[in-house]
Amino acid sequence: MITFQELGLSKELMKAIRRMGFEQATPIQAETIPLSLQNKDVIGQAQTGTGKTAAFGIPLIEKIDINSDTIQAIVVAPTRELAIQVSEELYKIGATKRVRVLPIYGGQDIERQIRALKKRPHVIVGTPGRIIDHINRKTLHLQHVHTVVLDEADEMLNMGFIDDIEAILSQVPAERQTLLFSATMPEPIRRIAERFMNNPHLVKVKAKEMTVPNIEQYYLEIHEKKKFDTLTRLLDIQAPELAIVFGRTKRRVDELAEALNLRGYAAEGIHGDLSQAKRLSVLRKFKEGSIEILVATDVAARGLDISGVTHVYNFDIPQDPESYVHRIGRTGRAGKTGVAMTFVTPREIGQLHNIEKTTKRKMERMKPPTLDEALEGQQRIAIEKLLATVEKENLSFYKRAAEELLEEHDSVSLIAAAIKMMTKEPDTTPVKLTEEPPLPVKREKKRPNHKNGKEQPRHRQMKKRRAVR
Ligand SMILES: Nc1ncnc2c1ncn2[C@@H]1O[C@H](COP(=O)(O)OP(=O)(O)OP(=O)(O)O)[C@@H](O)[C@H]1O
Ligand SMILES: [Mg+2]
Repeated sequence: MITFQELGLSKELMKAIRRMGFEQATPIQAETIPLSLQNKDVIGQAQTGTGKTAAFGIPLIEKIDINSDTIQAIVVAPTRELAIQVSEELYKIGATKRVRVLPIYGGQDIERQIRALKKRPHVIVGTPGRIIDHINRKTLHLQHVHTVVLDEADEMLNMGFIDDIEAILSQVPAERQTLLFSATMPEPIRRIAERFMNNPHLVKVKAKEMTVPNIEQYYLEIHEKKKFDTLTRLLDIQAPELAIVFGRTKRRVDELAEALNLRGYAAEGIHGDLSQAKRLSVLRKFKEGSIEILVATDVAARGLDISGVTHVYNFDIPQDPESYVHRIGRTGRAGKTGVAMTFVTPREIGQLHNIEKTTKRKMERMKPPTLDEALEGQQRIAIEKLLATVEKENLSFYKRAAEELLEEHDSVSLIAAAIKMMTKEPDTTPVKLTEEPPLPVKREKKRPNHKNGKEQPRHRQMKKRRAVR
């Protein structure tokens, strides 16, 4: 274990890092921060939730010259939510140093961004499309940039952003430092990436498995029509604090969110067809806990760091192993534990094995729970609440009523009634979900339309491999 002190960081950064509650550097941070500080190009691959943001963020902020009013670093991320999150983390790292960090992303008023750009930020964090938009409008000048970071680089290249990335890089001086980070870095992508890097150091944190060990991984083999009842039973039994349910398409996400609400769960959906304001408000409500289930397409699979996500449910099996790794990585972050459940229909078993082969980790098989097990689960939750109330609440106001009741009724019946009233009995309200055929697994499939809620690449001759969602 290495402390940040040993990495030779400035006092200002040490103060900010301490304030963020970080004590020791994570392995990817310990390995890449020294290289980055020496201006080396780095491809950093480490498991989800292991602090890759600070791994590039700390040296990036350290190298900012606060006395210069130029944009010195730019971070590119595949989704708007991720761009916002990364800019918030960089802002925190640079807070004592007073580094100005600005997020720019699609769906936000461009005039407002132009005004913000005039306030001379030092660091820009953005999505590819919007960055190019500003370059074309001449509202963003990158000739003083010395550091470029591609967060979730493999995803941006998969999505066909290669030309956009090259267009952005062509605006940055050639003697820049380029950093690439992701939990997954498939070989072909790495080769493409090396094209715009200078002798990159490949830092791959040694781990037997691609996923973190603190995520328990299960799969359930079930028929399509049984999926929804199984999901609600699992929710009743497992009682997640916050859960993300991933669905295959946008329609699926909308229908699942509605169906969950019908059965009494606080759920909302997030996908690329929603307005940016709606996307942000759903995410905010989820972080605050006013909704407990976020139903999402893969738009929420990459990079998002939401504390309190204890469970991830793959209602539909992810289309490829990388997507699986990122989806389940929304839980079990920063050393916390998490649970991931993947639903597999009999014809998708091959895909499951393919995922296991890539991640080098077997998922444990779980039987779909019965209605009785769901009821038991809910009853257990009611009892836990009851006991917590006995321990924590002041009950003096209620004790008289309790004593009076006990004069007339036996205590067992009274407590049983109280538990029954508090137990959310499994709801079997019928719901309707449109059948969504499995997506093609083939990698180099062309897609006519790119509707997964991420940015739209400008050039369309790319190797897309995800279907419409
Ligand atoms: N050194 C540290 N000590 C404690 N917590 C840390 C440290 N570094 C990062 N964290 C916290 O760990 C969490 C995960 O970090 P981060 O989002 O950077 O992970 P990541 O590796 O980028 O994951 P993903 O692959 O999903 O994008 C964040 O909440 C972050 O604040
Ligand atoms: Mg990340």
